[in-house]
Amino acid sequence: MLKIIVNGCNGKMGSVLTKCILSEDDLELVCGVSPDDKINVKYKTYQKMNYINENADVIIDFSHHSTLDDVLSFALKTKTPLVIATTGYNQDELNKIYDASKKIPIFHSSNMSLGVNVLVKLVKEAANMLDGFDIEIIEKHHNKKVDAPSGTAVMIANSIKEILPKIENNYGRYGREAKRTENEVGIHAIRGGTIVGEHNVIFAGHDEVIEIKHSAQSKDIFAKGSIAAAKYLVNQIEGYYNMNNMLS
Ligand SMILES: NC(=O)C1=CN([C@@H]2O[C@H](COP(=O)(O)OP(=O)(O)OC[C@H]3O[C@@H](n4cnc5c(N)ncnc54)[C@H](O)[C@@H]3O)[C@@H](O)[C@H]2O)C=CC1
Ligand SMILES: O=C(O)C1=N[C@H](C(=O)O)C[C@H](O)C1
Repeated sequence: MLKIIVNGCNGKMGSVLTKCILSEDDLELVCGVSPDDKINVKYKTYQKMNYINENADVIIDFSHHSTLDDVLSFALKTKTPLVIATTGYNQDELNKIYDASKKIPIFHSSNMSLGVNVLVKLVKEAANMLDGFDIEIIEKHHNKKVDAPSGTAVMIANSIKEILPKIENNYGRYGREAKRTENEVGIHAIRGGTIVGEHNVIFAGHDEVIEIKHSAQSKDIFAKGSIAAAKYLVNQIEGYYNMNNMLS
């Protein structure tokens, strides 16, 4: 039985994830954490991580970047492995995650779907082969998403930089009066309706265009991916893990 704490339990992803955990016989939902109250849930809830009395095998976090200190302090104090799916962290917060991973196992991915992680591999291969092509990333999400660009778009841009180190991110180009340079990747965020999540990477060359695209069709794929990450993580020693580690 894998005992799980969910941070962000009342959010859109938290609701899908807690339902998923409650429906599996080999998983136990120890408690959920969220600053807002929710009635009629079938599990114990707390408003802050540090109020939790129970022990768990792993924490899964789909919340907001501002809860990081609370989550890390609880995970470090109780030596509990932590799966971080939340996006929107600044560099200072990313450094804190990396530092904490020297003491406990941390799995961190801005996208828990299998498909996006295959897309990242394909994009790296295309960036390597398509010399001189202009690369642009377009991400589309629902109108409730609070961070932009998406964590996945940033992850894709970072993976392109591994292949093309001179590349710089250019967010939106609003107000710019200069033509595109060859060393930039444009990143564009669309928000509307109930779009679950789309990432489209465009390679535009002379007289030809290649597009590599992923469309999430439900939030279940992210919830199930985070549970797979949790199962993987509880068997690891302290360290920083991502989808590549799990899939290889
Ligand atoms: N890695 C992945 O595969 C995925 C990551 N995400 C990320 O997970 C996070 C949560 O997504 P959703 O459930 O759609 O968001 P949501 O807004 O519906 O839920 C956020 C949850 O965090 C809690 N929270 C705590 N402190 C907060 C604060 N200061 N401001 C706002 N909320 C606060 C809310 O109470 C709520 O329970 C986002 O960062 C999102 O980008 C979402 C889907 C997939
Ligand atoms: O907020 C969301 O919904 C999503 N967020 C993640 C991101 O920022 O990349 C992953 C997914 O696309 C859904």
